[in-house]
Amino acid sequence: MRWLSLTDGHEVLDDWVRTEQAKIVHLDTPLAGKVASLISEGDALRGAELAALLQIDHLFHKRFDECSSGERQLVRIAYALSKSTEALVLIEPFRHLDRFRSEHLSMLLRRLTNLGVRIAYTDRARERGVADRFLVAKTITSPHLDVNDVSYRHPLQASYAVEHVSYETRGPGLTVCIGTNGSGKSTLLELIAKSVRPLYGKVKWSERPVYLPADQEYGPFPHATNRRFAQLQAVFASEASLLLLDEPTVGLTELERRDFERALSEKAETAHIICATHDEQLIKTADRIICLSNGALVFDGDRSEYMKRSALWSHMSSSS
Ligand SMILES: Nc1ncnc2c1ncn2[C@@H]1O[C@H](COP(=O)(O)OP(=O)(O)OP(=O)(O)O)[C@@H](O)[C@H]1O
Repeated sequence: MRWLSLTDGHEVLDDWVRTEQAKIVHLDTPLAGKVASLISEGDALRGAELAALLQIDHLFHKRFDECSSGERQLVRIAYALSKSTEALVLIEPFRHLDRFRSEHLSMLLRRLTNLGVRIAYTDRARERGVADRFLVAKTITSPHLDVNDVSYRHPLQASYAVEHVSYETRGPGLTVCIGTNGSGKSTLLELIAKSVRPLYGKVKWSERPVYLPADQEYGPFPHATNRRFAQLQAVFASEASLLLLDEPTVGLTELERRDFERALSEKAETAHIICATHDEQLIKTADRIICLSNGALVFDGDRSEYMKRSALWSHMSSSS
């Protein structure tokens, strides 16, 4: 399994594709239909094994467009891998995945490599990139948010994506919202942004928040990244007192991420920011952590308390 750096532009990738006669898998095409039919379209047994390894068998009854960002990514990967090929390049396969799904994907790709499939992948998070600076505007108004016992079920779904969640703030700071793929993070941000109305409960804020949804556009090449960078720049330039950012660091290079963290901390001195993320580095900069599991809030407290209580987090940070 080989990581293809994009520092030298398309050349390295093109060379590898040519010499290995590899198929490029972009993972950005929207798929249509039921997850079960997509994954078993080719060899049904292979599809079932891939789904088990990627932990997506519980999505079989869903349509592709009813999945969360990470769930879609996993379905796309399973769909691509279910069509046997001898050599392939996966474009940004680890985006949107929680830590456990990422580990499973690495394991699966290693297994396929051992079986003789030649696999390469791109990963912008591993690229150094160029240092661009975000400009941060100060917020003057003070944030005021009350999320009171909200519950939401997506149309035609049997279970709640967010259930009995409350969250309150009266001051600036950075809250990082974590939880595995499908745990309800994006839905909670949509509820706070009032993009969707809760079935039960209420959201109140004093000033309309700035809401940046998760980026569904892919591709390792510069145009897509500049777009994300520009969106983040607009967020930092805003004077809103409440900012809702869904997976803001997806697709950023190392240097862009570093400056993003600096800008985030600076902005959090005057505004209240809620970031939904799988990016463990952001946990380190958070004042407050909230953790969702199956739509329920299972933790809400400050970072030091989270680090004390989360055996998994301490294990991960000591091993990294
Ligand atoms: N448009 C939709 N229609 C039906 N169900 C949906 C829809 N969007 C999300 N869901 C479901 O709601 C649940 C929560 O999804 P949500 O996108 O909030 O999770 P998430 O924590 O943001 O996941 P990820 O980390 O993958 O982005 C999941 O079970 C998901 O399958």
